[in-house]
Amino acid sequence: MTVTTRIVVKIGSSSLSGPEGGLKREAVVFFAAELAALRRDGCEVLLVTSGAVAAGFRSIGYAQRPRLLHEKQAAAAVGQVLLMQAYQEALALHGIATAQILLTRTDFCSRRAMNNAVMTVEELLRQGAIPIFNENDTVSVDELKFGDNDTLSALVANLLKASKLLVLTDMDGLYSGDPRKHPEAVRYASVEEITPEIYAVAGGAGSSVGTGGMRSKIDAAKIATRGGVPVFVGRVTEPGDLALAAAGEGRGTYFATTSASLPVKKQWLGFMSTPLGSIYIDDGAVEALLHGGHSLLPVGVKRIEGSFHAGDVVEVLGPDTQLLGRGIVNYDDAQLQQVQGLSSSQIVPKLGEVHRLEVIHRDEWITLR
Ligand SMILES: Nc1ncnc2c1ncn2[C@@H]1O[C@H](COP(=O)(O)OP(=O)(O)O)[C@@H](O)[C@H]1O
Ligand SMILES: N[C@@H](CCC(=O)OP(=O)(O)O)C(=O)O
Repeated sequence: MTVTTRIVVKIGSSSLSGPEGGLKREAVVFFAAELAALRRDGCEVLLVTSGAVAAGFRSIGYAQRPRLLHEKQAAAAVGQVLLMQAYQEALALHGIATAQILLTRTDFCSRRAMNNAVMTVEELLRQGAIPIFNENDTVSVDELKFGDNDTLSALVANLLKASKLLVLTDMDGLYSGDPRKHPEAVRYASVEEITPEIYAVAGGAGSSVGTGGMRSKIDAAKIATRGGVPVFVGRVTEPGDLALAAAGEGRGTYFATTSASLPVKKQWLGFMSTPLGSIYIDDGAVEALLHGGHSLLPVGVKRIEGSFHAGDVVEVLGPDTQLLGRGIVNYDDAQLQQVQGLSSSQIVPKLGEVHRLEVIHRDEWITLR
């Protein structure tokens, strides 16, 4: 049995538009040809494309890329049509059908909705179409936005069990500093592990049309590599460059997968779910949870924020308010208020029979630090 290579390609606004806005149609034609070449090589191809706001803002009458949310949403509503029209025309030249999938962060909260989306995408791939994803900008509200599409591309790659994620941008990889500000910076050919030092070198967006910069690409690389998908971040400008990038010979930085890839349930918990509350814990609980492989017990809980029920996702923070991870909580917030700081033998006398003593069981926990 031959195993098909499934590749998710992400194209940033900076590769499709300039500071003056509008769509560089020749860029879309070029990328469509590159995607078609990958397909001819026998790969399944999925595309995550940005560029709706950049493509649309001038047509709707803004002189520059808007900053207010409703203006960006209006620009995206116009630009998304232009973007998809350009891809559809360019891919049709290669006999490839184009499918549009617009997602918001809230769509990822429901595992059922996601399973449905996955089945639809699998069917599109079986039928030979290229699914093209973007954030559904016109309905995303500020606090639930991906903003940039780097994270979205990592989630798509994990959900669809891609073989690789290729994140294309205007820079040929991650440098030891933003090359626009530090010309002496040197490029990393590969990154084995995404450490705080790697985050420290990654800066924000480089152009007026890009969002998130290298930092959000590192976030994406972390999500994808933990899910078992290796990542390339780099530049594709010449015919054949995309195939080279897929083959490990591209102009960019390669991020290796971590040794054990996370089960789907933990990927969902860590990167797709929306936490409804925050639990602050003491040093002893941090040690038990992060290093001892134990569950979180009420005795280690110092403070609770938010309104949640048993079964909801919450985030857990240490004494220095640093995010430690996320888990599925076994208590309602009001119950937890009553038992925080109590030892296990004090719980039943206080609350009566409880389903589970742990606040978060270690099987329903993911470390994000
Ligand atoms: N350490 C770094 N190495 C390379 N590029 C960096 C770094 N830090 C910040 N950047 C910036 O990230 C930009 C790419 O991200 P972004 O502007 O969001 O593009 P896109 O629209 O392709 O997602 C580059 O143009 C670059 O200026
Ligand atoms: N969904 C938005 C993405 C915004 C954006 O700039 O993203 P990116 O270029 O990937 O950093 C759009 O299509 O305009």
